[in-house]
Order: sequence, then structure tokens, then C-alpha cells
Amino acid sequence: MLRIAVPNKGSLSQPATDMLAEAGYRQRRGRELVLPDPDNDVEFFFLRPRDIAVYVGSGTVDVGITGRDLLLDSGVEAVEHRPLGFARSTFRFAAPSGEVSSVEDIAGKRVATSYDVLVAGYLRERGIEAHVVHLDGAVESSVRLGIADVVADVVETGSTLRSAGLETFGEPILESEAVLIRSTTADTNNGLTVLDRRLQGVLVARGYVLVDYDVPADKLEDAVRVTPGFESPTVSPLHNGESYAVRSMVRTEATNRVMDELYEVGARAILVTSIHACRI
Ligand SMILES: Nc1ncnc2c1ncn2[C@@H]1O[C@H](COP(=O)(O)OP(=O)(O)OP(=O)(O)O)[C@@H](O)[C@H]1O
Ligand SMILES: O=P(O)(O)OC[C@H]1O[C@H](OP(=O)(O)OP(=O)(O)O)[C@H](O)[C@@H]1O
Ligand SMILES: [Mg+2]
Repeated sequence: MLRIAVPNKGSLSQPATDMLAEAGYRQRRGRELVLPDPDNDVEFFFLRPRDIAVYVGSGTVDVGITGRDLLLDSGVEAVEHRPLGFARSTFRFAAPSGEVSSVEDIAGKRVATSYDVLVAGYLRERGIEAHVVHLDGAVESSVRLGIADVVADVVETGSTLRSAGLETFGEPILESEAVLIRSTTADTNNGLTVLDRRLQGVLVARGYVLVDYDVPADKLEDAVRVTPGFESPTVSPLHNGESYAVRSMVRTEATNRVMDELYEVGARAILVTSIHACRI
């Protein structure tokens, strides 16, 4: 039975649970710590997001959902198996507007963060000596409150930084998102292949739509160039003998651009349908 660690709190918790439900797994009803799902031959363990890499790294849990930033900060040698497309953020340095412009300027300063291993490693690799101050959260307040000169934290919209009067500087330390991780010793036959294929199915169902349209025979090649699909579009002759019906997968965000282009090349009856579930 595959043992799966799922975040019980924070930004990762609800989207991870939603994704697993979409993939057909049993959902927890209350605050259960452990949830068996015998129909799918898996068992869920609801754990603190920060601890998930530790459990997976030790091999006591086979796989887990966590953030790439949390995995790297744990220092644990677990494997990032698949990015999951939610909880996207960057991890960046920031300081009061105009005060620090490059990473080298951090030398000798105090850097507040919840991700000390990640930050200390990043600075060490660049030969920059600074004092890392560990905080559990609300890191952006540390400069105003006088315990740090610089912060290193998760940035999504940047509004928390702005409201604290801070500005990012330097290159992003990391691009992060939720990831499925596995232990280096995980047995890939132990249900992981099925879990992974199901999660991939959710990602594709979320990221693509099905587009159907009719197109005259002499415009078919132009239309198919607009909708090349995953492998190749399905083309069926219409009964009138002059046109074709085409079906293809299109990236969700490109839907309207693709419909406009199809219309321009002469396609009509263009229909878009969302994908409920799939296996690629
Ligand atoms: N605003 C955000 N947008 C996207 N991802 C975020 C955001 N805040 C935190 N994360 C991600 O969530 C993970 C951290 O989860 P964790 O539960 O420790 O912190 P949290 O979501 O800030 O919750 P809390 O601080 O309320 O406990 C990291 O992978 C981080 O990149
Ligand atoms: O760029 P933004 O969209 O503003 O999002 C980033 C903020 O969100 C998270 O904070 P959270 O609310 O989880 O509080 P915390 O700092 O106490 O973890 C993160 O730690 C940043 O502070
Ligand atoms: Mg937080």
C-alpha cells in the first residue's frame, strides 16, 4: 500500500487535497491524521508541510506533496518526482527601497528568513558572509522591527513586501511550486506509477481543452497547423464530402487566440469543451 504525505495546513493544504480528490482518491471529512483509502490501495498521512520531506527522505512514507522551497530547505535527499502546478512563487531577497541593490551587498548584514538552510547555502556558494536570523513567519516585519537588514522570503504577488516598504533585489533565489516528492529508495511499482499517472491526468485536464471544428478540405492543412494537438489531431470526413471535422487538444490559456486564428483560416462551428479527466 502506497503511503502518501499530504500537507495538513498552510497554502499547500487545500490545493493538494483538491488535486487528490480530482484524481479519484478518498477525501478526509474532518481532521483525521491518517486516512486509509483501501479502494485505491493507498494511505494518507496529514503532516506539517515542512516535515513532509523529512518523512519521505527517511523512507517511512513513500511519497508526499510539498513545496520545492521546503524540500530544498530540509536538506533531505528526496527526489522531486513531478511539479504539480499550484502554489507557484519565487523565493527572493528584499530590503527597504533603494538600500541594497545586489546580492554581494548582503555581506556583513543580518538576513531574516524561515528558510535558513536554503539561504545559508545560497550565500555560501557565492562566498558571501552574512548573519542568518531564523523566524517562523511574518518575515517582512523583521526589518521595520530592527532585527534584520534584509529578508529572504516567498513572494507571490509582492503585496506583503510592498506593504512592509521592502523591494526585491538580485536574481530570484528559486522558482518554487508544489511538487510530488519520493524517497530515493521508493519502489516505483508500489502504486506510485498509478498515483503519478492520475496526477498527470489532472494537470492535463486542467491545462487543456478539447477544440472541435469543421473546415473545408482546402483549408484543412492551415487549420491543423493552428491546432497540432498532443500527437496529431483527429480528422474525420463530413457527410457532405467537402469538409472535415477536426478534434484537437489546445492549451487552456490559448483557447481564444486559437479560435480567432481558426476562424480566420475558414473553420466554422468551433466548439470548446473542458476535459473532466484523462490519461495521456
Ligand atoms: N502566498 C503564497 N503563494 C504561493 N505559495 C506560497 C505562498 N505562501 C507560501 N507558499 C508556499 O507554501 C509552502 C509553505 O507552506 P507553509 O504551510 O509552511 O507556509 P504557509 O503557506 O505560509 O502557511 P502558514 O505560514 O500560514 O503556516 C512553500 O512551498 C511556499 O512556497
Ligand atoms: O507576495 P504575496 O502575494 O504577498 O505572498 C507572499 C507572502 O505569503 C506568505 O505569507 P503568509 O501569509 O503565509 O504568512 P507567513 O509569512 O507568516 O508565513 C509568504 O511567507 C509571504 O509573506
Ligand atoms: Mg507562510
